[in-house]
Amino acid sequence: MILKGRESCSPRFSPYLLPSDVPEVLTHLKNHGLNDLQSRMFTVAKEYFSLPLDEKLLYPITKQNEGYISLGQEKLDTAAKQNEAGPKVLIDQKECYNILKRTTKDDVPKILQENFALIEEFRWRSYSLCMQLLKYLAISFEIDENYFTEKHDWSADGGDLLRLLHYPPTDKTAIRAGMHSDYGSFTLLFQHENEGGLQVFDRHQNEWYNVEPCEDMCVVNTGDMLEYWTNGFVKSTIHRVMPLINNQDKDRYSIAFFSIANNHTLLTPIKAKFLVNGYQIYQKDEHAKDVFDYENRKVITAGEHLQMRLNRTYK
Ligand SMILES: O=C(O)CCC(=O)C(=O)O
Ligand SMILES: [Fe+2]
Repeated sequence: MILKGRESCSPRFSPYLLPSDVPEVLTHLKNHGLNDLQSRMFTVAKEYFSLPLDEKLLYPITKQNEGYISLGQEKLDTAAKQNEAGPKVLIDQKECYNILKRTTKDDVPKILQENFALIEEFRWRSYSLCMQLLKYLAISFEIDENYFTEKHDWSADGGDLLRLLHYPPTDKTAIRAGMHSDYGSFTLLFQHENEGGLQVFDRHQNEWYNVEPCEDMCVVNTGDMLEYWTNGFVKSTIHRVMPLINNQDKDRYSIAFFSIANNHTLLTPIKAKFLVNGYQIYQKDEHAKDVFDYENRKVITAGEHLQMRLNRTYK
């Protein structure tokens, strides 16, 4: 089920697509089996975000990356600078609630507590779907099919994250979520019909394109960890959320699940035959130089990488 850029497809990886040129691996995933849970999750998220701000602030974001992130607290595009032509407000115009894999019913606000069985199921099913994708990816690279999934052990320490997002009405002087790549391996993005704004950077055409939201499909992004493991062969998806003319004055909701490798996992490249033939030299990408500009990249663990990215993101 890996296809390039704009194409959508059925949920199957094709190993034959991998050895060709895969600039970024973004695709829509259909028949993922989460549709019903997804719409119930959106109802809960809307109810949660409609709470008064002081109630939401009772569960502020922690060092472990759990809890409420208020409007203006996160700046995903850490390199963004103001310029004449661009948006004037560079801090993300969004609020989020982060739920970790360790988060229990006792850790969350009442409205989430009341729906925790649903949240737990959604979190687990999203994780399982990512594990399936990681298996397909390993098979595509002709390495042990459990190679990646073993690095995502649910019972080990790690940053896997379910995130509820709300973008309040804004205008074109602001950005909703700045340009960034995700920090983990695969990300699943669940979106609402008619609530567009997600854009992906096409490195070949050097342009942004809109990812149309389809309620029965989720968007799959590749994250930094896959870029490290494949030595830059699979690129992490550079994306952002912009106010669009037809919806900037409306609320936008989305839900993301980030699969993230266990803290102790080293991000050293895999030994796959495709990578030996021509991909052993990692090329830093122009649009990701802030993201990948780390010294001693090869000894970084997933936990260190995550912490570094989080430190840069929060104001
Ligand atoms: O809201 C979206 O569609 C994207 C959110 C996102 O990219 C993120 O939280 O990392
Ligand atoms: Fe993202």
